[in-house]
Amino acid sequence: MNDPFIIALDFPTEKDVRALLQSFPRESLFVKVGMELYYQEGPEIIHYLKDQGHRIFLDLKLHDIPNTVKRAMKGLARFGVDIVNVHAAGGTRMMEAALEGLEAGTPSGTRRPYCIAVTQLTSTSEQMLHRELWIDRPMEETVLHYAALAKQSGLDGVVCSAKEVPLVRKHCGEAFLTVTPGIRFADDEKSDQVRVVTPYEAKKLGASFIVIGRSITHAENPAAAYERLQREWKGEEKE
Ligand SMILES: O=c1ccn([C@@H]2O[C@H](COP(=O)(O)O)[C@@H](O)[C@H]2O)c(=O)[nH]1
Repeated sequence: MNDPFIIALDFPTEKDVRALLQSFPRESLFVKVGMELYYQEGPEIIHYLKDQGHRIFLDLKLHDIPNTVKRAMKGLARFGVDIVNVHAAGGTRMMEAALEGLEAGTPSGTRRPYCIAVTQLTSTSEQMLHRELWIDRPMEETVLHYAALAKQSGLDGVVCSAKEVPLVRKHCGEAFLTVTPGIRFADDEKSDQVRVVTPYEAKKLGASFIVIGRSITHAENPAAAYERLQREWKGEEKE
């Protein structure tokens, strides 16, 4: 998995997805299917994207009792996607169950999807962490604690802000994946994101993958925005 860019296909219909992908006619992309698209289009959208040769992060963020997560993951494993995820807040028993389900459901002769855990959503601020969620530790410490739980459970990596990547890599190792949403070009609106980083900063901080949605999908020219992303990542353009 060399390509570090994951495009969030946050659309309601396959028709919208087709319209966006027309901007990238010759490219095999790494795309993310989240709740909006999956809940409306179902497994068909996964089959469609796979048939088109795209790699897929199925971002459903499972968070339930261990038995339910295990059985759900067993089903999802059959889709042959590249990455699935859970909320680390579900705890180690739930994360271990997720892996058991994936291993049981992965067809023989194929590789099981990577399983990663959301530490703290990139829309969560330090203030919200303390005042709303009643977590009294600093954000970085909290993210690291959840990452350590994910690693201890045998997961392959985490979702976090690129800001926390150096700490996670230091404690969980270089091979532990860091998948980082909250990516914005310097001149973009943050919108609902809080712990935001530019593509160039994310590269410098060592993110394994960056997840980028609206900065590409809502751009006037998505292909041009994607080229800008590639240039910034290479350091040819810093803002
Ligand atoms: O902590 C998280 C976990 C997941 N996401 C998802 O990533 C994309 C980001 O989209 P943008 O338009 O670039 O903000 C979106 O699908 C989220 O559900 C996240 O942002 N933060």
